[in-house]
Amino acid sequence: MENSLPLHLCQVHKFSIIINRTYAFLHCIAIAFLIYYRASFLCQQPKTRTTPLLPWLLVFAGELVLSFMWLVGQAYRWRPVYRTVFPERLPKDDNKFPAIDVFICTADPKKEPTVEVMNTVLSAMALDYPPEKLHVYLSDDGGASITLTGMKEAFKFARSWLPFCKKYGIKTICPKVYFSSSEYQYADSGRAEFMEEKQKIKEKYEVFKDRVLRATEKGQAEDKNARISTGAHPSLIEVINEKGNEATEEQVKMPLLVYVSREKRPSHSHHFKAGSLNVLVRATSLVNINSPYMLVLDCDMYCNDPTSARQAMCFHFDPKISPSIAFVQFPQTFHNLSKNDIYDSEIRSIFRILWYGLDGLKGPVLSGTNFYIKREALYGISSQKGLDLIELKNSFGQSNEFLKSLRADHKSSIDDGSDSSSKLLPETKVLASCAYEDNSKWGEEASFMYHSLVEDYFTGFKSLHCKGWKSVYLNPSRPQFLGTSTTNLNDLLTQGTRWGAGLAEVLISKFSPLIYGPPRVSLLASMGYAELASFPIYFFPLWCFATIPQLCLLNGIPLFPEVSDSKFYIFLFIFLSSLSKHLYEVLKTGGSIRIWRNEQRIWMIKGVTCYFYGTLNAIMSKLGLSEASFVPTNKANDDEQAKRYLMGIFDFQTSTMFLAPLVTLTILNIVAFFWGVLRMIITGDWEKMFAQVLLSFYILIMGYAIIEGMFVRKDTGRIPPSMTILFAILSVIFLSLGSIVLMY
Ligand SMILES: O=c1ccn([C@@H]2O[C@H](COP(=O)(O)OP(=O)(O)O[C@H]3O[C@H](CO)[C@@H](O)[C@H](O)[C@H]3O)[C@@H](O)[C@H]2O)c(=O)[nH]1
Ligand SMILES: [Mn+2]
Repeated sequence: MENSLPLHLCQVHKFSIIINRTYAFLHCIAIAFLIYYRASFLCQQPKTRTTPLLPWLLVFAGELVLSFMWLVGQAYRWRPVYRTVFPERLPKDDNKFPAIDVFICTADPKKEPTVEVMNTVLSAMALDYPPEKLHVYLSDDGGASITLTGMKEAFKFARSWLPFCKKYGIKTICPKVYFSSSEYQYADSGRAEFMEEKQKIKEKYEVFKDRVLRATEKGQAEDKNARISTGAHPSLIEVINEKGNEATEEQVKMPLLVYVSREKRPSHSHHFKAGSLNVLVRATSLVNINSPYMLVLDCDMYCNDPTSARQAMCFHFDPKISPSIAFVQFPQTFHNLSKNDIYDSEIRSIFRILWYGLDGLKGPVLSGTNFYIKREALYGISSQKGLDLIELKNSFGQSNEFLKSLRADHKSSIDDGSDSSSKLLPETKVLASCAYEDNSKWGEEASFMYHSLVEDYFTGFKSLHCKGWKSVYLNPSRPQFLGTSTTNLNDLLTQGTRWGAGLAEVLISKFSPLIYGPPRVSLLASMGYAELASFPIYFFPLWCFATIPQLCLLNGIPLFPEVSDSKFYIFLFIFLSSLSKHLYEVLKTGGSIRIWRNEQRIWMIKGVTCYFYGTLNAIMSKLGLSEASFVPTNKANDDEQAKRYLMGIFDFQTSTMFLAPLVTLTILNIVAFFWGVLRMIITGDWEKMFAQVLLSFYILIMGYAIIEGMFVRKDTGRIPPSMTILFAILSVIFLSLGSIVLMY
C-alpha cells in the first residue's frame, strides 16, 4: 500500500494564473498605446513638434527597456507551481539510497570566520542520511592552515555531536544555533538524562570553539606572510577520518570528512568558486563510488534541518520524473535578517515568487547553494553509452583514474578496505593541480561553467536546462538551510555589482538567453532567463527617469501628455498598474506595504549604482580592458552596522563610487521638484508639467532615507557633508550643461 502513495505532489495555482494573465493582458494593451503615442510623435513634422527630439528619444528608450523587462518577466507569472514532498514514504532500507557528496566552499578565513564554517561542516555531517553514504568535502580556496586545523577539531567534536543529535532526534543540527536557542527535545522519560548530556556536549562545543579561536589568533600572526596574501599555494588534500568510517563510542558511524585545497598559481586563472567546485567534482570521483548526487553549500549556509536530503530523494525515487531532473533547489534563506529588512537582503521576490514560476516551466535557476545535483547531469555525458577515449580525454583531461570513474560499473578502491590515502591521494593531487584543466573542456562544456561571475546561473542555463534537464523547487515551511546575508549598504552593493557583472556577461555573450535559449528550451523559459540576465540594464531606464524629465522640468519642456489629455491616463495606468501588481505580489506572499516600499527603493538604489557598474565591468572585461574579480561577501559582522540594520537605518559608509550617483540624483530631483512646484504656482499652468513633478516626488519619497542621510542625521553612518557638497556641485554642473544641450 505504502508504495502506491505518491512521494511528491505538484499543485498548479489556478487563482494566481487567472490574476496574472488578466493583468498581463490589460497592461499589455496600455503598453501598446504608449508605444503608439511615442512613435507617432516621431512621425510628426519636425517643425510642429513642441518638444526637442533628444530627451523624447531617451525617455522613449527608457520606456521600451522597461516594457521589455516587463514582458520577459511575465514568464514567471505564467504558470507558478508549488511542490510538497512526503519523505516518510521513502523506502525503509538504507541500502537503497544513493550516496551524496556534500561540497562546502570557503575562500578567506578573515571574511569567513572558521568557527562559522565549521558549524556548516558539522551541520552537514549531522544530516539525517545513512552515514556511510554521506561524504563531506570542504574546499579551501584560501589554503589557510587554520581551516585544516578547524576541521580536525570539528571532527573531534562531531564524534560527540552526531550521536547526540541522533539519540535525541535534534532538529537544529548546527551546534552554534542549537546552543544559542532554547530548543528542548528529549524523550519524555529521559529529561534529566537529556539535560545532563546536553550540558556535557555544550561544554565540548565550547572547548572546540576556544581551540579554533585560539588557533585563529595564532594563525593570524603567522599568516601575515602566508599563502593567503599571495593567493598562490600548492594543493593539499587530507582525509580527516583517515582510518575509515570508524564508529564513535556510541556506535554511530561517521560520514567521511575531507579537506581539499586546490593548487593556485598566478599563471593560471582559478575561476573562483566554479573552479573550486570543479576540483571537488574530480577529486570526489576517485574517493567514493562516484556518488550520484552532490549537495553544494556556501560556507556560511548551514543545514538548519536534518531532512533536506531525504526530501530531495523523494524525486530520486520516482522513476517517472527522476531521469529528467538535474537538481532539486532549496531557497537561500538567512538567519540574520531583521523584520524590516531595509536592504531586501532576503532577495525576497526571487525565492518567494520567481522560482515558483520557473518551476512550472523548466525548473528554477541553479542558485549557487542549497541544491542537490546529479553528477551525471554535470558531466554532460551519459556513463551508460560507449564512449570514445580520445573524446573523453579532450573533455575531461588526461587522468585515466578519473576517466575510469566515469564508467557506471566503476568501484572505488576506498571500498576494498585498503589504505585509501596512499593509493588515491597522488592521483587526486594531479586532479587538483591548476594545470589539469589545460586543453580540456572543464568549465566550458563540462561541470560548473566559467566565464561568468554568476557561475550558478550560467551553469544551470547553459549546461543543464539547455541540454534538456529539468529542475524542481522545494520550499518547505521550515528553512532547510540558513546563511548570512549582507546587512550593510557597502556589502550589498559590492555583491550586487558582482552579480550585475556576471549576469551582463551572459547577456552580451553568445549564450544570451533569448538567442541561445529558444531552440533548446521553451520561449517562456528563455524569457525567464532573459529577465534575470537583463536585470543589470535596468540601470538605463532608471538613470533616464532620474535625470531627463527633471532636466526638462527645469527648462519648461513637457515630456508627458497634459492631465486634461486622455493619453495622460495611459501613463498613469501603467505606473499605477505596475506598482499595484508588485504590491499584490508582496502582500500575497506574506509581506507588508513596508516590504513593498523597501523592494522598490532598493531596486532603484541598485539600479543606478551596482547594475550600472556591473554592466560597465562586463563590457570592459569583454573588451579585455579589465579582469573579473570575485570579492567574497563579508560574513563577519560589524556590530555598529548590524545594529543600524536591525533598527532599519541606512548605513552610508560605502565607497564614493556608490554614493556619487545616489547623492547626485537625489539633489537633482530635489531641485527639480521644488522648481517645478514653484513654476506651477507662478504660471498657474500645472497640467503640462504635472507628470514630471509627480515623478520627482515619487523618487524623493522613495529616496527619503538618502535625504535624511545628507541633511538630518549626525551619526557615523550618515552621508559625509563633504560628499553632499561635492555632489551638489556636480548636479548643478549637470543641470547647466544639460540645459545648454537642450537649447542647442
Ligand atoms: O574564489 C572564490 C570565491 C568564493 N568562493 C566561495 O563561494 C561562496 C559564495 O561566495 P560569497 O562571497 O558568499 O558570495 P555571495 O554573493 O554571497 O554568493 C552568491 O552568489 C554567488 C555567485 O556570485 C554564488 O556562487 C553563491 O552560491 C551565492 O550564494 C563562498 O562560500 C565562498 O567561500 C570560493 O570558493 N572561491
Ligand atoms: Mn554568501
